[in-house]
Amino acid sequence: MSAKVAVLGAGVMGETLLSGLIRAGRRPEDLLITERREERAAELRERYGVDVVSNLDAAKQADTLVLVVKPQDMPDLLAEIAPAVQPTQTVISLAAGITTGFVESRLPEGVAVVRVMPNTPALVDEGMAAISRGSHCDESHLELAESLLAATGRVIRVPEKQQDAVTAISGSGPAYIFFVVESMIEAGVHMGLPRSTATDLVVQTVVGSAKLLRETGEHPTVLRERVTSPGGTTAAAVRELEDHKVRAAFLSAIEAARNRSRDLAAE
Ligand SMILES: NC(=O)C1=CN([C@@H]2O[C@H](COP(=O)(O)OP(=O)(O)OC[C@H]3O[C@@H](n4cnc5c(N)ncnc54)[C@H](OP(=O)(O)O)[C@@H]3O)[C@@H](O)[C@H]2O)C=CC1
Ligand SMILES: O=C(O)[C@@H]1CCC=N1
Repeated sequence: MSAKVAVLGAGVMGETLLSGLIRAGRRPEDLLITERREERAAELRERYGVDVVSNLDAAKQADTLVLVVKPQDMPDLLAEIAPAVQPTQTVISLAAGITTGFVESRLPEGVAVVRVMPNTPALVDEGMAAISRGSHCDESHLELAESLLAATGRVIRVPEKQQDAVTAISGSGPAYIFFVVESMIEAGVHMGLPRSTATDLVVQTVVGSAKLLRETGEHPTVLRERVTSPGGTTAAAVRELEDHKVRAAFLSAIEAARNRSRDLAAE
């Protein structure tokens, strides 16, 4: 029998991971989920054919517990499952800002805890996840976390002290890209393009630019310079971006996300 994985908290990220595991061929009978709203539980049961159980039952039955509740809900969740958790189980936390030490201190001594920062492009198997070991982890626990996250995209290992910055870059990162996309579409509409035309133009431009970055491995500055004809349209636009301090705004925004991640465990 395959090892059982329980996803505790099936909101946006929990469902993203669950759907990815199923797409990657994991059998619904090897998965469990927990969800406190009955209506949502029924929806997930129907959509994925996976058993929805209580947190305590998930902790009793699964070999791997993946914690995907909000950071603010983590203390209550850990208090609920602690009586059932055994050192033979692996606990994987996806919560922003929650350290492995925070989780370890609320569970029985010796439990292996892995901290993961995923992102929502995992829904289309283009996720970026960074994983860090807790103090009771060995190679097998990291490999287990990697195998779960690799179902939905790329996985890298980082020292835990980098996780708040990772959260600010790749965890929250899709939101910054969508913000840019929204702004570009609005600009197109402002200039008289039909919204659907503006959307097609922007989405394909973002996908194409991302592929160009990934497939050429060129520095973004080089790629930007190739678009920027002397005295042309791009130069005029980039000058406006610099005048409006967009680069500085990104730095401040991403530092704010990093600082927020640091603060979350204290709430
Ligand atoms: N969204 C994202 O892009 C990313 C999120 N994360 C992390 O993932 C975690 C979840 O975020 P996200 O999915 O966005 O948030 P959601 O609010 O969508 O999901 C959290 C889910 O957990 C449920 N829940 C809360 N407490 C319990 C409990 N005690 N037992 C069972 N279920 C519970 C909530 O139910 P209810 O609706 O009833 O409150 C909700 O369905 C966070 O820690 C976040 O930091 C990490 C990377 C990216
Ligand atoms: O906004 C958040 O707190 C979560 C963590 C990273 C992305 N979403």
